[in-house]
Amino acid sequence: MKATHFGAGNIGRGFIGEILFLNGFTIDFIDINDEIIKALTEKQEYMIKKSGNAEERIHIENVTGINSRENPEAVIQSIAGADIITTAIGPSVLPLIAELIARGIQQRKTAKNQQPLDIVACENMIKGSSFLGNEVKKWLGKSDMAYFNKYIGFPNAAVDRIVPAQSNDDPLSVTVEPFREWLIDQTACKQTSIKLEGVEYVSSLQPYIERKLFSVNTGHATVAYTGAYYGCHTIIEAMKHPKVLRQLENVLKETSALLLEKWGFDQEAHAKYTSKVIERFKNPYISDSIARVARTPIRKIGYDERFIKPIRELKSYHLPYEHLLEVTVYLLKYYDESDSESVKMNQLLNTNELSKVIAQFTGLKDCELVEEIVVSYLTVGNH
Ligand SMILES: NC(=O)c1ccc[n+]([C@@H]2O[C@H](COP(=O)([O-])OP(=O)(O)OC[C@H]3O[C@@H](n4cnc5c(N)ncnc54)[C@H](O)[C@@H]3O)[C@@H](O)[C@H]2O)c1
Ligand SMILES: O=P(O)(O)OC[C@@H](O)[C@@H](O)[C@H](O)[C@H](O)CO
Repeated sequence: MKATHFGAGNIGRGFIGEILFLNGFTIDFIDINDEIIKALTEKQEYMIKKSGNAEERIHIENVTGINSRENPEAVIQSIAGADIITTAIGPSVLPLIAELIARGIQQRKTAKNQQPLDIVACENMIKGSSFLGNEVKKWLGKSDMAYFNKYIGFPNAAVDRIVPAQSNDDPLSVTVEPFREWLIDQTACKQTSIKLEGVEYVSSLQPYIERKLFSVNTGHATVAYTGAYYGCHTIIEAMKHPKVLRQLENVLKETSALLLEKWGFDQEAHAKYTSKVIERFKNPYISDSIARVARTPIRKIGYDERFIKPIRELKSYHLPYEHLLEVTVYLLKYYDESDSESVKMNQLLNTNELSKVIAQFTGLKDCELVEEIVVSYLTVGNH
């Protein structure tokens, strides 16, 4: 069995690679980072270190790398022979790999390959695989569509494991937290004979992806932006700051109220879920930077993302969202000169009418809500 995986970065090597390897797949990692690709091609193996109260090492083998910029034909061949395709490259990069995937699908069609193929986007994004599917379609012709619709699935997924930026001497080895959760929408799978051990197949993904995004990721981003506001540089440092911890607890109370109201999660089970999230952020054995968790703030303030979606839904349920609103302002005040989105956000905020820029970033048509953010922005001081 062979997997083609796009994105040999932190979660790609540190989680998706683990599950695919443990299920007996050989893996072609596709990336544009030459150092990683060269190392994968030469070594064909790497180490995952799970760091928690106990330490566990997993030796991953049967892997190789392909640089998609230098060798697109090899990527197309890999897709043509793959039993599963996965991605972990970041939502904004998905459109950039769509053409290669489309060409791989056309190759399968030309070869009369009748094996169904699922393409699973493992990104922090609602309906990431569906989005990728629509991008791939743009590169296909009318004559490809019958084959595409019959054999190619884009099941949505939610993946959860904290994998910080790595600073090991070996560019391939990766330190991860022990916790892992990977859910796939089984109703959209075309290849029903593949059931990955370590993956939970669910018949309705939306409640779970929202639970993950609005607990783990809203919470994580809360720690990062509030922590940055109070001068912290790492997640651990921020978690030790009483104001950051209180902010996290308050934000999780708000998103929990939404998740319970909207999806009917069991209150007790959900409280356990959020306590576990807080405990994971306190893991002293992994070192995560605020810069990584706060990265790409324009994406994170988007309409369907971790702050604006819960805020607008809480508003529609007449439930409180003041702490989410406050963190949204910390996000807007966040600045990292090495993050191009942060630089752009800062530039636009300083040179344009505030309400227009906020409406543009958030996609909000609700002028009242935009105004609330503006007022809060002007009220919260620069720290
Ligand atoms: N790290 C985590 O804790 C974590 C957990 C769950 C989900 N995610 C999600 O997984 C995705 C990847 O996150 P990450 O932390 O692994 O990021 P990362 O930066 O470590 O990895 C992304 C990889 O994609 C590669 N890439 C960029 N453009 C490419 C292209 N055009 N073609 C092929 N490869 C390309 C990069 O070189 C990099 O190796 C994001 O959507 C993130 O939200 C991350
Ligand atoms: O990957 P992002 O930029 O969407 O979010 C940063 C972190 O919150 C995220 O990577 C978490 O570590 C991960 O989602 C945990 O499962």
